[in-house]
Amino acid sequence: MTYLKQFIRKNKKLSFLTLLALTLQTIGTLAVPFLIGRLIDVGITSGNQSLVIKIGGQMLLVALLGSLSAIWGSYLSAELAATYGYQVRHDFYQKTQELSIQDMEKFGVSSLLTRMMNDVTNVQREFMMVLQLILPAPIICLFAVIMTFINSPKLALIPLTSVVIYLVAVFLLLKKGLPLSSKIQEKLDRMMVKLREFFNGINIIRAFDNQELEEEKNNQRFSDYASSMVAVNKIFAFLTPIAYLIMGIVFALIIWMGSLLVGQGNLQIGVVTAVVEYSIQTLGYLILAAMVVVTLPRAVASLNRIEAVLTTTPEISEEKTAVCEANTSEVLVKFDNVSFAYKGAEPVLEGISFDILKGHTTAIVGGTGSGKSTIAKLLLKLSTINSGDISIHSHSFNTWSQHDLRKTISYVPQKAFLFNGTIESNILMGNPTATAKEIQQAVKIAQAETFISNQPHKLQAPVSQGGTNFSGGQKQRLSIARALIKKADLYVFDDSFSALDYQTDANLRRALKTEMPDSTFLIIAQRLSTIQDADQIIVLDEGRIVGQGTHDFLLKNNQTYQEFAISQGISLEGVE
Ligand SMILES: Nc1ncnc2c1ncn2[C@@H]1O[C@H](COP(=O)(O)OP(=O)(O)OP(=O)(O)O)[C@@H](O)[C@H]1O
Repeated sequence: MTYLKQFIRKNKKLSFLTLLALTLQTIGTLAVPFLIGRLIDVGITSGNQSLVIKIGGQMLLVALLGSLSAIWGSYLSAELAATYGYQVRHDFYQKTQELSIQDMEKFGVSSLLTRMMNDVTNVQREFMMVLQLILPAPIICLFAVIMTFINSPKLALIPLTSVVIYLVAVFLLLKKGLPLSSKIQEKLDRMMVKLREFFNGINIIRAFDNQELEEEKNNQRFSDYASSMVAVNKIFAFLTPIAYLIMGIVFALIIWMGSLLVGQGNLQIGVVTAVVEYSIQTLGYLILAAMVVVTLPRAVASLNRIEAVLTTTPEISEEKTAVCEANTSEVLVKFDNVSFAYKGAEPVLEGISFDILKGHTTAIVGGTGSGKSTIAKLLLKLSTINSGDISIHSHSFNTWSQHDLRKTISYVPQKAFLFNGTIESNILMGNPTATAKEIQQAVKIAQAETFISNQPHKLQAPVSQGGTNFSGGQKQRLSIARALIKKADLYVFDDSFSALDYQTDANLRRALKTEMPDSTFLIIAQRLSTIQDADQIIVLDEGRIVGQGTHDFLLKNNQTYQEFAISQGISLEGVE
């Protein structure tokens, strides 16, 4: 509820006006039966024509004002709900930018999507319904009962008893239905996880001819969700019939008792009419409120799920204590005895120390799972280290904000990813203000010139979601071009040349050297041919540095490196 309270405080004026409009609507609703009673008892009974016209006019005015307030109230509550939806999605988006890999994994991508879309829509819809249907209900009930008491304490007992009976019924049904309905969002989450996996892996499922097995798994989740919905709806299906039953009994009793009292001369006919009207309103609002109350647990569950993300304290501290600027030191990045473990797992990196010198190419090689990509992710401050320190431009990591840090680094991920749009829009993500010449230059270095010029629409060629209409090597080259167009102090390539053929790989490395001679590169690779020209090569084995030096030096002196070389067909003959 913390975020909701903050939102209301932030939108005080709109919240106040909405409440005002809804109060006016309520007053209008309550005034009509009162005037009907007066019209019958004071106007019609006395045969006073002008009084009838006057009260009729008052009724018309009250009804008109009530309707206008209702329209205004609906408009404002819709605006308030839409503003909530917009602001919460905006803050949600911002929050996900601050979260570490582990924070993100704690929620999961599917759950984050469901929270941002479905949960926000639930709360938004509930917001409107609570404002329009739940808030006025207790006021209307209270005033209707008071007005009925003023008119006839005896008759008032009938609607009062009916309200109590109805509320007890609602309470009992809610008690049974609440635990079930709050679980529905979790089931929706599980259904989304399975569906996402199904659509992402559809080619693999088809390749292994696993459609039936997957369909069965999906159907299980669908039916699990559906049966929960049916169970909840079955419970709450009783609410409306109970309300109508009570309403029927109340009318019959009021008219029966009212006729007796009128016959005895103890009550006027207008009062009976007013009491019937008040009872209709009371029960009518209670029926509507009960219908909304039924959806409340699900909305509260949604609200809690949204707030769980919004109130998460990011694992990565954003305490920026220094103005981090480039300096004259030769060292761009310093890893000083860094150790790191993913939450709840064994350490992935232990005692890592090395420097990345400005204008040099540093490479990291190592077997699968040795921790190479983790080093790149640490550099992007996507996780916090357990011990040691990383500094950039001689400023410790802790003093850099994520934003400033990411401005200094350009990154090509291991798995090339393209966004829906065009080739040009994807490249411009690296630098939205880049000129046509700069695009051309990046494309040229990334060895993407030929294949782009073979596209019918060249740079404007469409890219589908995830870049599925391009081959692995083409996606890698476009990801590289996107990274190169950014003006950065350090360019990190996380196994980004793996899908390139040997010739393209060699051409690209040559172009990097000749076209960007002063830039600093960190190249993570499995293929030794990709990194053999690097100024410094770091050899990783099970999260520890087991060798450091040039290709020739390592080939002569490092056993792990020699094993890599042999496994990749590089001859050790002649190496002493
Ligand atoms: N998000 C994560 N959560 C938990 N463990 C992880 C996570 N990412 C990687 N790991 C583990 O950390 C270790 C190092 O992974 P990393 O991706 O850094 O290796 P790598 O050297 O880049 O491997 P590869 O060459 O196969 O890409 C692996 O054992 C892996 O299982």
